[in-house]
Order: sequence, then structure tokens, then C-alpha cells
Amino acid sequence: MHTKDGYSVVVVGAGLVGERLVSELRRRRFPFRELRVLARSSRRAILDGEEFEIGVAEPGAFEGVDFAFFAGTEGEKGAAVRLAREAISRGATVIDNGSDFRLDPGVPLVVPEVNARALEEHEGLIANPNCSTIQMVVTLAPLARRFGLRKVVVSTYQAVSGAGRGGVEALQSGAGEAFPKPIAGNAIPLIGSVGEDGYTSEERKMREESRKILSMPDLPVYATAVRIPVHTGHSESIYVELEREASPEEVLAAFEEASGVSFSGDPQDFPTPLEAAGEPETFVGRVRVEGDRVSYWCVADNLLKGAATNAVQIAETLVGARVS
Ligand SMILES: N[C@@H](CC=O)C(=O)O
Repeated sequence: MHTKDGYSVVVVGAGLVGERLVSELRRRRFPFRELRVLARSSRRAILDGEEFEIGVAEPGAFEGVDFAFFAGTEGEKGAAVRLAREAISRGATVIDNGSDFRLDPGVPLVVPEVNARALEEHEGLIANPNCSTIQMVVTLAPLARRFGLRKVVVSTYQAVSGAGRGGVEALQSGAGEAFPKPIAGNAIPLIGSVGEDGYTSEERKMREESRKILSMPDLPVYATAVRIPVHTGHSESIYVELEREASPEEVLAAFEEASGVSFSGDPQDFPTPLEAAGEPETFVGRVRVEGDRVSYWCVADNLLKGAATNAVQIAETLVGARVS
């Protein structure tokens, strides 16, 4: 790696997450000496207010690269399947936002506030979790540490930008096939594909990825993932059963002290997607505690903490730069 003048960084993908990766790398002052964007074909594009000459994502483009961020494409095999190994063999560390490698036992799946130590084991490829998983585990981790977890039940209210530019277009103009039914004025309880057990791929991601990140392979997680007509910011209603009884004060203290969590104990001061959009942290409010049962509301920007910010925090952890 070239540390003297900063790192050579590429972002693969110029969609919503690719653009947020560019803006987060800059906003957080990641120490790069060059920042290039690659995609399926070459073109010029305005990203984060600047015109980029987008190069073709092909093996040779990773020569001399230190960090390659793959923006990932939900619902299909991402570019990382084709190119991650090529990048790693040329010396790059790959951080993949796609879902292809997340459950591979040889690939760390990392949310820095929760399991940064998993990075010690990496062999060039690190997976960034699903957006709805990230914000959930950021809030489950402080409860797990203090009280232990017995069961999690979560319902999501997911923004259209989680489905990329096509999702945003579907809300704005009703065009396209991003969702199985019209999204404007609606709520669609099906994100991804339905499996034999009746759960969708999004719901299975929340279960399996959370288990891996929290190192709790048997944790019961029951998820229902719903798309709603909000541009950006995923919301989640989370119900948790703890291993022991806790007082409301103890639970509030756990959220207050949690890294990456912005918390309000005032029931009138609840977070919403409009307020979370553009912010890097995960917001928690409406906390209710009854013995060993805790219910709360959690919101985060799905393109930032749910994707780009978390990916950049992983790289920051690796190079010993800031993580906040
Ligand atoms: N699967 C999510 C995107 C996050 O990675 C969604 O569809 O909202």
C-alpha cells in the first residue's frame, strides 16, 4: 500500500451508492491521493457535483489500486463476483456493498461500531452488510453487550432509494418495474424474492447477516420488510427480548453510550427518515421497556450508514484513520 501521499482508491459503480461513496470519501477526508470511478462502460458523469471521466471496470483498471469499493447491485450478481479477485490479486483491498459474499465464512461482514475486530481476519475482501441490517445491528449491539439477546422481531419501512435510481423513478413518475405494485401512496410488504419458507431475500438478509455480525448464530430474528413511498431513510420498528430484566434507565443508558447511535429518550422527539437523510448515524427513539422486553424505533440514511458511510468506516478502520 502507498501511504506516503495517500491511497489510490476506485469506486466501482456510478449509481446512488457509487455517488454516495465518492461524497463520503471526500466529506470524511479519507486519505486518498487519487479517486477514480469505474462502471460497465466509459462515460462522463456528474457525481457529488464534479464531472468524472468514468473508466471501464475491467481487471487492468485495478493495477496499483489500494482500495476498491464496489457499490454493489441488489438482486443480481454484482461486479464484485467478476472483479473482486482480480483487484485483490493486484494488491487492492476490496470492500463490497453487494450481497454475493456476505455469508461466506472466509469474508468478514463488518459494521465497525459492532465487530471491527473481524477485520483482523480479512484476506483482501470485506463485505458491507445490507442497509436494513446495518442500522438494526448498530442498535442491537449495545443491548446484546449489556443484557444479552434472546429474540428479535423487526418490521421495516424502507425507502425507495434502497432499490436504486429505478426505485426513485418509480416513486417520482410511476414508471419502471422496480416494485411489484405501484409505490406512490402505497406500502409493499415484499422486498426481493420470496423463498420456500415464505420469507423474502431482504428478510433473510436481516436474519442471517445479523447473526454473523453479532456472532450469535442461533439468534431468532423474525423480520418483515416493507417498501414505503419515502425517498431516503429506512425506518424500523424493533422488538427485543433480553436475557435478563432491565430498567428503563439502564436501556436508555445503553443507547446513549452506544457508538454511532443518536438517541432521544423524549417520546415526542422521535426520529423520522426526513431528518435522518443526509446524516451518517443511526437514530433511536420511542423506547419502551417492560422487564426483559424492549421496543423501539430506529431510522438511518440507507445510502449513507446503510451503505457508503459504513464502507468508508471499514476502510478508515483498516488504515487507522477516524471512525465516527
Ligand atoms: N436491500 C435494500 C438496499 C440496501 O442495501 C433495499 O432494497 O432497500
